[in-house]
Amino acid sequence: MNITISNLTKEYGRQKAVDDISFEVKTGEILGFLGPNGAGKSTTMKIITCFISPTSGSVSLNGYNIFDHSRELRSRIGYLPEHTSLYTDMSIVDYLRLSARLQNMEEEAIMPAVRRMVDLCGLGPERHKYIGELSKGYRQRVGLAQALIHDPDVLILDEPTTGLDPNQIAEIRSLIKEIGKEKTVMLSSHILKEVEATCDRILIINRGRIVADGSTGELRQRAKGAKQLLVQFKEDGNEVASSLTKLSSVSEVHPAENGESGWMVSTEPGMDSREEIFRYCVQRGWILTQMTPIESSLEDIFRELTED
Ligand SMILES: Nc1ncnc2c1ncn2[C@@H]1O[C@H](COP(=O)(O)OP(=O)(O)OP(=O)(O)O)[C@@H](O)[C@H]1O
Repeated sequence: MNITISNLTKEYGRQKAVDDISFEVKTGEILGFLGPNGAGKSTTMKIITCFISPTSGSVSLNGYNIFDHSRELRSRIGYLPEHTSLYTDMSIVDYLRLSARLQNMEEEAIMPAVRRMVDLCGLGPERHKYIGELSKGYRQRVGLAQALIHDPDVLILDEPTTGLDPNQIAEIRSLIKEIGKEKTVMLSSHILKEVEATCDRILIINRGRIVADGSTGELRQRAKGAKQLLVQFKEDGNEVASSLTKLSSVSEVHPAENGESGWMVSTEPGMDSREEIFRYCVQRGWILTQMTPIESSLEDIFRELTED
């Protein structure tokens, strides 16, 4: 199912938590929703899952407005909220059974679905424990299991790996990737590496507005606007480096940081300066000892787009 968000705005009093955002998520796509604290991620996800209504704008699934068809469409959505309120005095199995009933599943389909979820989310050894007795990571798995139990087409996961240890994160990541092949998945996270490893596409939101939308590669390209090269010469000299700024494909040259020797050369947007630098050095008899493309990390991009 495709999710289409059009001009969505949510105001809390005078504050715009979500400010006129529009985007689409297609079937089979895993969209990572990134943003600093208070950016509007959870608010957007609560609107998509019909938990709160927007001030203006619309959300539709396969062209059907979710607020006009909320009864039918809610059963097609699985939602893991940021703060899952689980019944602590129920066992995992009883809680999942209840979740299935609340999704109006057929009675005979419930126990097979519960068993499937226990298996899929790795809950086997703990399945008869009360939820109140579970560790944080296992509670998160139960939250994921309740989001998936009715086999929804759309999965909205608000920080699904919070509280999980590195092994569990890897397991949940591969589970989401597997699920994402057939479903439409949107997940929020603060862990940039996590999003990079799990998602096909990344949307960055800041102060309620979308500031970036694309694949990790596209975001890297867009944020810097240009590639950077770490360049070293046999001759060390400011003169050699500064003369590179005369080249048409070079925009800036700075001394390298983080203990590296050499120079960081920024390329003009859309250009590749490697050949020009190489020929220029050959003409002058300068010896290049290194010329390495440097990619900006997702962290750099995130900071650049969301810092005040
Ligand atoms: N019920 C509410 N009443 C008033 N303001 C709210 C309410 N819910 C959220 N907000 C405000 O809306 C803004 C966006 O909050 P939201 O929870 O959507 O951000 P977020 O991106 O999910 O943040 P985080 O990463 O910290 O979970 C924040 O400034 C928050 O204080």
